[in-house]
Amino acid sequence: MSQNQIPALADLVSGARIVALPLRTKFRGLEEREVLLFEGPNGWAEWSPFVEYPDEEAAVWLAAAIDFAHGNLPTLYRDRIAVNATLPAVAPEHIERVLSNFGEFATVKIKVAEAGQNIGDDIARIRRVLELYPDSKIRLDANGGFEISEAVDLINQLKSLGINIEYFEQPVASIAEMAELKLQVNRLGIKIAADESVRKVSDPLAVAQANAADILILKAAPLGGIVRALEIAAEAELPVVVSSALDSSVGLSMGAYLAAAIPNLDFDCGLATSALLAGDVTREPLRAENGFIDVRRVEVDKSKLEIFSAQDHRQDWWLERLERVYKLL
Ligand SMILES: O=C(O)CCC(=O)C1=CC=C[C@@H](O)[C@@H]1C(=O)O
Ligand SMILES: [Mg+2]
Repeated sequence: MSQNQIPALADLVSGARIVALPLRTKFRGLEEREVLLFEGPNGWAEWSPFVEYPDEEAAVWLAAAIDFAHGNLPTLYRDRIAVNATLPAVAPEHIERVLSNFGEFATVKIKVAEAGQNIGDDIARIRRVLELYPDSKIRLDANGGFEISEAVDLINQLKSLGINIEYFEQPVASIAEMAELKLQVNRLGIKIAADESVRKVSDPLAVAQANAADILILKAAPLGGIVRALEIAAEAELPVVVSSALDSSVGLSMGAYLAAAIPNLDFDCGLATSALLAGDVTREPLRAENGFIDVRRVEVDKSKLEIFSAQDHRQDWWLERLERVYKLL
């Protein structure tokens, strides 16, 4: 993005709308998702680095949002994106209710390795999903929460139950552990996908160069925007899955554009997460229908902004964060 495409800070601040969207089910320990929205010549964009993220990381998310609102848009190869349902680490009795919000789907991503739970809890969750949706493809996401031995244990237990998984996302934390685990489990037919090893490291290509992943998870905001994410996909020469950052429909629209701009998209994308929200910022949310979301911009609705408007002290917090982070661009 050229400097003249970056809006003035005063314009960003005066146009910023900050909302706290309630979640239907706790996800990542959150019950509410705070996001800041602003409008540019291309339409609405979302800046929503998680509140604990340091300013340097939040600046990458801001560059992505500004690019989506003000920058050049990529060539698109498709107008709808196949998406997976995303299941938080809930107890088996809640699964039916949570997944019912996703409509039809072919793939479920199941969160595992939640703090305070054990592999037995993960297995019970996975088995319940397959009991309810026997034909669905299953993928797992541990957010780096396992030791290598625990990930191998879970994989072996699933094997002995005859349960196949499409891939295992970020089972372990470091790139070295990912590489070691991948060596051990590829021969069992298990694929490893990298998420945090792409978006939370200084070099998003390091995991691919270390041959530590079969698939890359790409999230537009943490990678600095659609253009950068497309470069990473092209340079890594690995299949990619575009995923959300638990955004409002505005943030999801950036993910949908990124997914639409990837020449070869072989897996369902993690962009159905508006189903995890109990409220959104538009009258026409990007909700999955029959397993797909549309590729389109989202119009923000004034009355929704009012209903979900963040409390005054949270508005101040976000605007101060914006002023600090803008200076890092
Ligand atoms: O990939 C998906 O199915 C949905 C997105 C998703 O899982 C995530 C969104 C936001 C924060 C992350 O903890 C989480 C992830 O780890 O992929
Ligand atoms: Mg993940």
